[in-house]
Amino acid sequence: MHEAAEYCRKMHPMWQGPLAVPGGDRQSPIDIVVRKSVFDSELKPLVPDYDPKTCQQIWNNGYSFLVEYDDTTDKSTLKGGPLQDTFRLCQFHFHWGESNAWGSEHTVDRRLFPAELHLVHWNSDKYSLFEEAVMEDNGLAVIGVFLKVGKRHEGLQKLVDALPTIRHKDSVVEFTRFDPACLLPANTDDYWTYHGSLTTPPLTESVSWIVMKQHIEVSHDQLAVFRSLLFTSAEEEVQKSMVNNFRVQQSLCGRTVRSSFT
Ligand SMILES: NS(=O)(=O)c1cccc(F)c1
Ligand SMILES: [Zn+2]
Repeated sequence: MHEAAEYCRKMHPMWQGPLAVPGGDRQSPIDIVVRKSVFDSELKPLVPDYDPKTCQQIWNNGYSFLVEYDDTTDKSTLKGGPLQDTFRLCQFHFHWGESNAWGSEHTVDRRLFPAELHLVHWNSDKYSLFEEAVMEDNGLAVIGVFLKVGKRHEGLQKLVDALPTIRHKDSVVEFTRFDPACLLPANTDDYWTYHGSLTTPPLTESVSWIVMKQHIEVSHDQLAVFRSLLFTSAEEEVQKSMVNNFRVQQSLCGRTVRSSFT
């Protein structure tokens, strides 16, 4: 495990929690060992179909910031890829480090990225609420996208501009007409996929992970605004910067990571 990640785990109370659900053998995140992934020609292209009008609010939940979507209808969905059913977008959020040297949850051949985007969807063919789906083994599908520091991401800026209004834990503001498709890389056909878990409590093993091979680029300054958020609420005396909000890599426990590309 990357020494920085180990350092963060030791130093950060939030992540000294359970390293895995007791008996959990499909925990996330993991290190994706490229040469051990297995090409599966049955894997289809992803079909994300998002309606920006379903975007509702952005809030600081004390772990990350979440952009939440109206998931009472199938207006914003994900199909295809490794999925047999239709999955409804409910929220997206990020994980990042205090420095650009680390911050992602998944790694590729041990390579850490400065941040990682998670687009969270639940199986609306089988369940009627996210809260139900989160407990079932094929309940959720999460797309992971790595962020690298480079050119400014124009689509991200609207979100970055909203962050100072939700600096503290539990603050929420209206946030509308944001198309999360703008955060996907140009190539969404190349991905790795495996069965895993949520990376924060309740850590339930209900996730089909779809990790994009191609990253997106954001500017140094855009990522710096992520780090201006706070874990703490306005009332707390000691304010803590929201950084290193990632879980360390978990053991694969014999799982196979499939790839949609050779
Ligand atoms: N970080 S994550 O595994 O995408 C996640 C954690 C908790 C809840 C959720 F909907 C998604
Ligand atoms: Zn996440």
